[in-house]
Amino acid sequence: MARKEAEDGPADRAPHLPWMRYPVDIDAFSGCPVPQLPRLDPRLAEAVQRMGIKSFFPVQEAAWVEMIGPGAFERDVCINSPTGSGKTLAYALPIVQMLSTRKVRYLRALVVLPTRDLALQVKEVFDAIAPVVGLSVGSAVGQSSIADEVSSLVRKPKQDLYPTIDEEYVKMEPLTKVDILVATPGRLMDHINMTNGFSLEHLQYLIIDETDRMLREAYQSWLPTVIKLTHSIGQDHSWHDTDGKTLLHPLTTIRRSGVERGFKGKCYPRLAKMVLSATLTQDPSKLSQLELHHPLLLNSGKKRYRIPTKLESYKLICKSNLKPLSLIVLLQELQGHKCLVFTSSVESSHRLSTLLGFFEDLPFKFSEYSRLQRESTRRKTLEAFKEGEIDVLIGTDRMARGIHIDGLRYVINYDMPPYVKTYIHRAGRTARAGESGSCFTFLRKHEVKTFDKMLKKADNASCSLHSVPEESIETLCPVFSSALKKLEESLESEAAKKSNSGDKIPSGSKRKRTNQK
Ligand SMILES: Nc1ncnc2c1ncn2[C@@H]1O[C@H](COP(=O)(O)OP(=O)(O)OP(=O)(O)O)[C@@H](O)[C@H]1O
Repeated sequence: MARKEAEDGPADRAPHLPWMRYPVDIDAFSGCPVPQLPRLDPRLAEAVQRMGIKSFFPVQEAAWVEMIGPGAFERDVCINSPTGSGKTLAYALPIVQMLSTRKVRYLRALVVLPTRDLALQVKEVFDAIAPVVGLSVGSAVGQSSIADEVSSLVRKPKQDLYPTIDEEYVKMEPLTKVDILVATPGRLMDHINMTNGFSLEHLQYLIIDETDRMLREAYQSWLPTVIKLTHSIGQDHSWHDTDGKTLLHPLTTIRRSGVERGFKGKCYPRLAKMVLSATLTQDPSKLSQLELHHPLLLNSGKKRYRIPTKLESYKLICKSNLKPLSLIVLLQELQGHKCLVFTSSVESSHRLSTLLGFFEDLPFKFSEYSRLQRESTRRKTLEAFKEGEIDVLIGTDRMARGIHIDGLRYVINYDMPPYVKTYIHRAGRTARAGESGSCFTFLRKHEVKTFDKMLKKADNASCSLHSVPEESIETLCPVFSSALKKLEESLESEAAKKSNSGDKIPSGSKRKRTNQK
């Protein structure tokens, strides 16, 4: 329990950092119809409407006011707002509008996210709005080979083509092909370290989505590296004419002319930052890594965490040996809707999906989704789930962050989430964008108290008891014993194959796991 407190922090204690104690209340905004958002570029308004959006959500209006409205992005912005509340557009729209008047193409906005799936999802949002104002969006996520990625991000310097060209000109020549880059930390570092012409010198905006997760892992020190590369200490923005008179370099971007306080009178262009999460950390030591400039917190609700308004939470109490059967009965009950099942580990997901595979005639299609699978397998599985070809996806917390799947009605915690944050992100895959959804959590008797206490840390987290009919469980019992036997045999044979081949990927994950009912 002490560890849990360390991870989550006491829910109701006032934050240590004074600026976190006086947030802007996102709930004070009601959201507004697209045409009424002040100063929104008409081309962007049209693009947003083409996305099917009629009104902006409160978090989007609040962020707009701070970035484009009177706030003018003078302070770095931190957003703590529930899952599915529309945080992506809350940053994408102002960033695109702010860059829409740029004259020369430089990499000016960087969005960093923890996983490739999430980054590609965010890129889709930028792709829907940025081109209408002439901006180009790139991704550095490792979806394609590094060579393909490099050629999509930077041009070859003209000097490579015309060796006699003036060196001064070459230095000034912008090589980037993109204005906005959506990246995962690993690939970002690859480009920083190895890609000729890839530069963060002109970066004006840094967006860190899923911030608490991003700060938990160092990811090859990407954050200090980015901050260091964008500080202009020692960087000479000036040019000198033949008489030695100082001129401004004609192609230098003045990022933001704000002078950072406490910088001993030196003025350097400020990199404006925005950080977001549904469970934003309040830990000063973690937040200090961001070097935020007079940060302003935009927060939803009174408590530190909030569960989406239309999410219903249920708990199912059952003995561990009957858990697979209760799950099958529950899935039969929920049949006809997409459902995500979360387990505590990849091994547990693999075990569960293998076991379900030995039950014949299940009335739903299911599949495993695990980081141990090949990337291509995972992508196909997720696509099939999105398309409705698979009803149930079984996986781990890798699926819990940020992923949006249209029409996902149900989330099941097959294993109890260890922290309230984990619950929020798992459950938050449903009840998104104002839709309804339910989250079921399987508990053993002794876990109930801990679970109830954990949920109390979040706003709007009442949880009812749900039970599945015992007769339905009993009818499955005869198949269960033979399925368990087959499971043990299957796992043993996989382990034997693995030790023979020294293969780290379980052979089961290479097989097609989808039952073809
Ligand atoms: N103004 C809007 N009107 C209708 N739908 C919207 C609006 N803004 C965003 N959406 C939709 O809401 C869904 C959730 O948005 P988004 O993924 O940005 O949420 P989020 O707050 O980032 O969630 P998470 O914390 O889980 O990452 C998306 O499908 C998006 O298209």
